[in-house]
Amino acid sequence: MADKIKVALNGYGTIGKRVADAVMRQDDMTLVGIAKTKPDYEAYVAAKKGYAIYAVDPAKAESKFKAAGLSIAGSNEEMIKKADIIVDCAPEGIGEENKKLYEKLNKPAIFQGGEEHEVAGTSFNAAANYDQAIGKQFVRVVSCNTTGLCRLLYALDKAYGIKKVRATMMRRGGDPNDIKRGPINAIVPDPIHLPSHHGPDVNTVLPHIKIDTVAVKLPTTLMHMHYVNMNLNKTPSREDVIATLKQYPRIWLIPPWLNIKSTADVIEFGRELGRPRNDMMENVIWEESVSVDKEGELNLFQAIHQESDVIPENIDCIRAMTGIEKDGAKSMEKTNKTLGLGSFNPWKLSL
Ligand SMILES: NC(=O)C1=CN([C@@H]2O[C@H](COP(=O)(O)OP(=O)(O)OC[C@H]3O[C@@H](n4cnc5c(N)ncnc54)[C@H](OP(=O)(O)O)[C@@H]3O)[C@@H](O)[C@H]2O)C=CC1
Ligand SMILES: O=C(OP(=O)(O)O)[C@H](O)COP(=O)(O)O
Repeated sequence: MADKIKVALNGYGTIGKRVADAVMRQDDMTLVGIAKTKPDYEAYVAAKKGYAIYAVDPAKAESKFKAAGLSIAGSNEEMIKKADIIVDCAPEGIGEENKKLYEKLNKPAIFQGGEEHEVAGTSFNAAANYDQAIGKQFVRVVSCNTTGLCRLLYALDKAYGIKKVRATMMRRGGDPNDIKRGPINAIVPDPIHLPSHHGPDVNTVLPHIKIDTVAVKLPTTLMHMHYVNMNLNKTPSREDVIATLKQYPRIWLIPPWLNIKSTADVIEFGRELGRPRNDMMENVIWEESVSVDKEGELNLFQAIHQESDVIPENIDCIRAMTGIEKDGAKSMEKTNKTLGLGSFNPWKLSL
């Protein structure tokens, strides 16, 4: 096998720590290290896992890491120099700042969905446009909700052609550890001015899809929920649609007998399956919710685990940008296998 791709994680929070663990599971990648601004429990776990820790601003951070008993391997600039590719998982907007460093050091980098499309110039979803990332210096993996939409819309458009999509994103207020976020006791139209960013973001990956999106924020931390309505060019039966979606390992169709009634049950199912951090990286569609009328109008509910659905997409994006795998289907197959993702068959899931 060719040399392993050296990956650096600039930012090691909700997304960064999951990408780092996923990189460690790939036989064609190695982890150079992770970068943070400060020591905390996430840095402690990184150190326990044997990940090299680099400091974002060593002049400020070095003494803090030292006082915590955590040794740092150098600055994040030194980490970046050692890497073949950087996955930027810094907070929203900071990726754009960090781009200057990647340009200065002439390194390729992946940005996350908190950055604007223009920061990278190419936006990515593995099933939908793997080829467009091949050889690029900068690519953005679209946001968690947009990833969930792209997976679904790509599959249905390919099978039946989509005339028009209307989707409502019921967004979690914050991640489980995010104590400063809300709402606590409200439903917030976010944004009030339509559309939400998700429709235009879908179009950065699937430009020909006609789509309107709205979003509200809710007092929950576990998952997002989508209500998706669309008009198809063909009029498949609901059984056809279910069979089509079941071909995609990153889309799960949950049968009624599992008695999964809410996002809370989905996450509890992840715990029962022994998923690391109870991550549910697949779109979770309620089979019962799938309906198609005689005019080809389709409706369904899907739940999206915001903390983890973009992780396999980041791994595929690394392969595409570095060109170590030019066949998107092969990359996805490898990523799915290493991360334990597969078409939903409850009797084949490992515990
Ligand atoms: N959370 C989610 O649900 C999702 C987030 N995204 C996107 O992923 C990106 C990261 O979000 P998330 O993981 O939630 O963010 P977090 O706040 O959880 O983590 C951010 C990480 O970046 C580090 N950091 C802070 N400043 C810098 C810097 N200047 N350079 C490098 N690293 C820095 C932080 O270190 P320290 O803690 O030491 O300060 C922390 O490790 C955003 O673009 C977000 O929009 C996409 C999909 C879902
Ligand atoms: O990518 C996400 O959501 P999004 O697809 O609604 O932008 C993540 O859940 C981060 O959202 P946040 O901007 O509420 O932290």
